[in-house]
Amino acid sequence: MTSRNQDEMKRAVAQAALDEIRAQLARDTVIGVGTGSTANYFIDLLGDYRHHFDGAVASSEESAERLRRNGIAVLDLNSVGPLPLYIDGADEIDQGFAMIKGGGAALTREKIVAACSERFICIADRTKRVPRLGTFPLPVEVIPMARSHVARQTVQLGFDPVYREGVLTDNGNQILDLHSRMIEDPAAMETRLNDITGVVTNGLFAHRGADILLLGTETGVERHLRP
Ligand SMILES: O=C[C@H](O)[C@H](O)[C@H](O)COP(=O)(O)O
Repeated sequence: MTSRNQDEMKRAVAQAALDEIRAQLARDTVIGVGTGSTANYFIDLLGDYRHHFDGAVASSEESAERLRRNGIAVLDLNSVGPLPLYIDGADEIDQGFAMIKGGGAALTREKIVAACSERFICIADRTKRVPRLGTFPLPVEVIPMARSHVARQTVQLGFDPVYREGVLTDNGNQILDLHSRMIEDPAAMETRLNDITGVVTNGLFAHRGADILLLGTETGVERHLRP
């Protein structure tokens, strides 16, 4: 549940993202678009500019569907080159622009699209900015048969894993949410978790963090560049 204030901040950052990229929307341009309630505001605003650019690569089936409803062509990542821009939300973002993502279970496709993008613009309300990652449970996408094995391994790392029951990712996999541990070194933990056999990927975006943060506050949108 988000408050009315939080929704207003999400809409404001979505508008700020559109203002940020509008000059780059041109024929032959394809952009990457993320997933979640903040990304949804962005997609709906982007619809008015659908004739200005070629289309988008979506990080989830849900976003693909919403893009299409807004008249925006959805393209296969394999049929386009590197993307100039990726616009997406986050569950937490720290001072170095490392993030936790995957609250909506879209982390793997998000990480793939982000990896193919020159610039990652993170759109978030101020509640997402944290001094240290880890209050939000860290999502890990796992191959279903490996779920218990991965859970045991994460306990060794000090986490308290919880199976997100009833959720299947767009890739047909399951999600473990890792509770109860703050992340001191996001890049090291991202690698450590990905090294566990059966992990598809985890929701730490540290190796490829955001480049620009548009942060919604009660008094307006702040624009920050990665330090
Ligand atoms: O899997 C979902 C994504 O990582 C979202 O970008 C993230 O959960 C933030 O979503 P929201 O904008 O709804 O807070």
